[in-house]
Amino acid sequence: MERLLIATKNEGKIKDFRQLFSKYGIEILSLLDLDFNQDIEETGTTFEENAAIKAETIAKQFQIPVLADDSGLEIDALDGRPGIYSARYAGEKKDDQANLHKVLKELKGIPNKDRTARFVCVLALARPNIQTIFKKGTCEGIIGGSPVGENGFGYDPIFYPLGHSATMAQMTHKEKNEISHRSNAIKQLDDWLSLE
Ligand SMILES: O=c1[nH]c(=O)c2ncn([C@@H]3O[C@H](COP(=O)(O)OP(=O)(O)OP(=O)(O)O)[C@@H](O)[C@H]3O)c2[nH]1
Ligand SMILES: [Mg+2]
Repeated sequence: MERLLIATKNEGKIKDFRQLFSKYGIEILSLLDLDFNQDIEETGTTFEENAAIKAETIAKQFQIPVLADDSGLEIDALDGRPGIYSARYAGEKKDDQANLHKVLKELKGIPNKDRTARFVCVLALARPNIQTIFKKGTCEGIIGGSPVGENGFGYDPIFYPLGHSATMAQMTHKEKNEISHRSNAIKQLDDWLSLE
């Protein structure tokens, strides 16, 4: 396989996928490269359902294999929120800054030991006339008290991966991609990728 279409418009994810698939020699295309202006509504109640909706809608339309990523941040002290609502936690506008400040406000006064969280990434691989498969990757960490670092996207500036004293936004792209939820999910696609 030389090219793979990812059913996303999120530039942060696209950048992650480009780097993560380069070692397989696979070029990544996204919805930003296609003439696809429709908004796919994420009406599911789980990462799996939403990933399937995105992958299957696009695979059906273009009749090629499509990978979709539904991901988010689960914070234990917030009973798993923002979870599947991570992209739109502070409103439908999808504002990364507003989202992370909402989280920081909700965690105000909560001590470090109770600020445990994890990034979750569920990948759905949809192919025409073949049942969709799912792979899940996680990355455990702690939510900091204020944003630190300029790299990455989303909640990266407030997420300290377990055992690290830097946020994901302070890491280089390569460092993030060695430990991230997204890379852990892709590693499980290894079999399929090497067969193709
Ligand atoms: O700091 C982060 N580093 C990451 O590595 C990461 N991965 C996911 N997230 C958060 O979870 C939402 C996904 O929601 P999501 O899967 O619905 O994607 P999205 O709506 O942004 O794009 P699409 O793929 O649906 O088009 C994103 O917007 C982010 O807020 C991350 N935050
Ligand atoms: Mg989305």
